Amino acid sequence: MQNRHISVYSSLDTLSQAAARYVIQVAQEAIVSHGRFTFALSGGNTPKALFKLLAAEPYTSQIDWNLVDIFWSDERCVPPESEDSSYRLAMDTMLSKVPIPASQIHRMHAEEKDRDAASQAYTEEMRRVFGTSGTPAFDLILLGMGPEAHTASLFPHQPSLQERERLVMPVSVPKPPPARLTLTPPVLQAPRHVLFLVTGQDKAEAVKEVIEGARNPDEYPAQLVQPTQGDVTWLFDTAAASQLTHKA
Ligand SMILES: O=C1O[C@H](COP(=O)(O)O)[C@@H](O)[C@H](O)[C@H]1O
Repeated sequence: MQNRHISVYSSLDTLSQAAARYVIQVAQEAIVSHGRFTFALSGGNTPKALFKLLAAEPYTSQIDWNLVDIFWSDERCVPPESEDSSYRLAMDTMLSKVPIPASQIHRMHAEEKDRDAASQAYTEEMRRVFGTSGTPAFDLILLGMGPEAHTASLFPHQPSLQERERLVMPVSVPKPPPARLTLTPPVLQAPRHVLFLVTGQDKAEAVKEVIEGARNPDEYPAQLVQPTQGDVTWLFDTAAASQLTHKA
């Protein structure tokens, strides 16, 4: 695949530094080209180190945070103060420490009882910010991947993998907490850039299948992320990349 880049790092620290440099490069290019940087964050633990770096020097002052809009690729259906909240993780490690206007932090209100309405509200919020009635094209979507190749909250064999109309939808997944909202395949196929951060031996087999195996997104949902106009950058640590035949 021509628009795919792979790099392998010896530690989470070096991987996160490379990720920080990449985010800054994409942010600066987006701001020069169209005056804003639209950035969808992942949940999970892997991006924590990246978030901390982006909130500190020498990285933080290289981004004009006044021109950044933050969204999420998925969210757990818990209150925003919960330890399981992806919003809270990003707030605690990065967003509360950088000069971004609060109105440009667009969290999923996944704690609402009516999850269809919360999904629709997030769709409308994305469309409002992007000024489109169609599918928003993020400058950058940050994603992780689980040991069974799920990404965002798109898990193997779930109906969400076939979704082509909705941009955000509620799902029930086999990983706690099970109730989530997630961006759907059309949004994950539309960005200018995708950055995957994947670490750990437990993901090595899934990495091998997603990168070098036959196309089977029903089994390996991360394979769905192939932007029609954009590129995908995968940053692995040595353990996650250990089963790859070609490491770049
Ligand atoms: O459930 C989730 O897991 C993935 C991977 O998380 P990690 O802790 O292994 O980095 C994450 O990307 C996704 O947003 C999250 O909801």
